[in-house]
Amino acid sequence: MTEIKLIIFDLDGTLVDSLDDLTDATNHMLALAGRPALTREGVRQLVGQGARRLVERALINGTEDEVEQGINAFLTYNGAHLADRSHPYPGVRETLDALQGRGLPLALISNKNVALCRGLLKVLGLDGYFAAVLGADSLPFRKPSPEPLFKLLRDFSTSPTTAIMVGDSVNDVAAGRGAGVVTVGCTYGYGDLAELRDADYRIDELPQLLKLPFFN
Ligand SMILES: O=C(O)COP(=O)(O)O
Ligand SMILES: [Mg+2]
Repeated sequence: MTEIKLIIFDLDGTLVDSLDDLTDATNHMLALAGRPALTREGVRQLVGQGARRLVERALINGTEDEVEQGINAFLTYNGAHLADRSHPYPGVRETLDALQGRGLPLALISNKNVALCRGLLKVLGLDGYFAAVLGADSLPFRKPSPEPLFKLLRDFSTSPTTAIMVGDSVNDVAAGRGAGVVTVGCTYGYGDLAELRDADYRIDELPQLLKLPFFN
């Protein structure tokens, strides 16, 4: 079994259950636009491709102006309420500690803006774990593009076969497969189970990562 040298995590739906705060930010934005609120489940289906895509999809048939104002409202609100109701999933800290204890570099690639990623990691006390953090606005490309992964593979001088991408959505699996890394799908996140069918492995809670063959 190959030795793993770099572990790349997604953020929302993988390390942090942020859906309640994303729902609040979405409904704040919708209220300002004079639109009806969405349920948590409704917002779940919009998460995964970054704030712009979420706002565009929430503002059905919205004009360009409405979408631009909506993105500002969403990002401002979310920035001020990053973790009012968000928390790491069970076993996240313990799993990150265990991986770090083995001397493995941990990195993060999210489709959330990088300032929001850093802010969320900091308020939850998870910022110390990651040697690199890439957000939606860090590069011209975002997941499902493999480019953010290629950048980290270059930065960490790691070959694809010795890296893993851990995420909850089809974008994570597609980006990971596109880069040729091992993919792990988190079934407890926001993606539908079918979205994770192409992942090499699926886990129902993060600590199961440590039980996968390449860590044993
Ligand atoms: O905020 C989003 O839409 C997605 O964020 P993620 O890539 O960390 O899951
Ligand atoms: Mg995610």
